[in-house]
Amino acid sequence: MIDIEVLHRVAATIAERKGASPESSYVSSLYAKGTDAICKKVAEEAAETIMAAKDGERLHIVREVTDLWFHSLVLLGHYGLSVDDVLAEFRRREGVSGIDEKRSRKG
Ligand SMILES: N=c1c2ncn([C@@H]3O[C@H](COP(=O)(O)OP(=O)(O)OP(=O)(O)O)[C@@H](O)[C@H]3O)c2ncn1[C@@H]1O[C@H](COP(=O)(O)O)[C@@H](O)[C@H]1O
Repeated sequence: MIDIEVLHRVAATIAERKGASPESSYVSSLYAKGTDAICKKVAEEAAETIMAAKDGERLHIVREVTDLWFHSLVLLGHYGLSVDDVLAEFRRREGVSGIDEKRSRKG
């Protein structure tokens, strides 16, 4: 299994890009464009993930999900949130059946 540390390293690089020049860094260029541009990229990558899933090509799916995760990391960074915030939420939900959780919301 590949270590999840790669997500932390990429997130750290993304955080460093806040002060960098938009001409030299894709992440900085997204930060410079702001919330709408970042959200648009997340939506685009989600749509591309769906199209890859419909193709059913494994490598295509992996590449599009990677693009989606990457742009989600940029979105988290934009709001000063971290990979650990998301991992903590996964941990909080661990073992809680989605069906039970949905039922509890309906009261
Ligand atoms: N993991 C990624 C990564 N994945 C995808 N991309 C870029 O995301 C961009 C958008 O992807 P698209 O498939 O939509 O490509 P596109 O159609 O050319 O993009 P647009 O013109 O629509 O923006 C492309 O330019 C990709 O190269 C990434 N850019 C950067 N990273 C990581 O972020 C770090 C910092 O990057 P920079 O800020 O560019 O230094 C890098 O060292 C990497 O670790």
